[in-house]
Amino acid sequence: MAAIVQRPQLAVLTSLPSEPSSDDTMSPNSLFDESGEPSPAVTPASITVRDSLLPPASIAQRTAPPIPGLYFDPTLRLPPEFATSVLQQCMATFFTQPDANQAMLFGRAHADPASTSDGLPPFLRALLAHVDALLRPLLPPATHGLLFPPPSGGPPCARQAIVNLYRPGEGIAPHVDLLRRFGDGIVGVSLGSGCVMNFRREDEADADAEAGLERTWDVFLPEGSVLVLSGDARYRWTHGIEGRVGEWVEGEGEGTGAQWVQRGVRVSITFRWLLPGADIVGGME
Ligand SMILES: O=C(O)CCC(=O)C(=O)O
Ligand SMILES: [Fe+2]
Repeated sequence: MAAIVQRPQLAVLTSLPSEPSSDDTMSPNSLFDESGEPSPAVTPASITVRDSLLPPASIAQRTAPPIPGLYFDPTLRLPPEFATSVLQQCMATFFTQPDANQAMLFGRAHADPASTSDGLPPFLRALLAHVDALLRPLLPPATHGLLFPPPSGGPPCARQAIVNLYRPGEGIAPHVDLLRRFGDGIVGVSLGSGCVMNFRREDEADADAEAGLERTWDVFLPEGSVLVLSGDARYRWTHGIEGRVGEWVEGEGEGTGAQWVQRGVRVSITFRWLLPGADIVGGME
């Protein structure tokens, strides 16, 4: 991994304000470029400050937040050699140009399970198989079946794999994955570096306030971890990543203080179901 990515070694410089501004809470549709995909974007730099030297404004948690339909277990990780191999193949396949930061691939609907190819490269098929096995004991069977339906009962949809590359300081604006393009059941992995993902619930502010429910959670996704979004987590909460070079994260052991965790180059791979007709250009919004 160190052979592939350059991690910043020295001073930690980032831009102010380090807290999310109200501009972060934008309408999901405004986030998408012509391809209909949110692209990782750099937060514009203005004043720089040694963020790691400031007292933490917010400290991300390492455990799963109580968001219905979100599944995350910080101890569940891809084996490091396997994760490194997938990362290397992503870098060599999709990110050889210096400014490349996103690749989209499609797995055919109704692929013959005996076939050696469904449109996704073998290393992404291997990743899916690994994630399938890792998640089987963790997820409720209905949620596991949403992500990995049995070959005979597969939905009439194609799988999309989107591979995003984030350099330190880059993030992705808060969004809900396009409702008319993608179905329920989204699974993503973090490779090369961890980052904090911010979850926000956008609707029913009054009801939540009355019930004393939290509407914002900042969760550290470590390198090699797996995240599942389904149900409310997929449809009613936004997810996003602030453009930072590092962040404060709660300590790993009981009684340990918050730690500054610097970001390296992170590659995420997200698998989603394309809804029927969603692959037809112009037929979406
Ligand atoms: O980088 C990630 O983990 C999230 C990517 C994402 O939300 C998206 O591509 O829609
Ligand atoms: Fe997303």
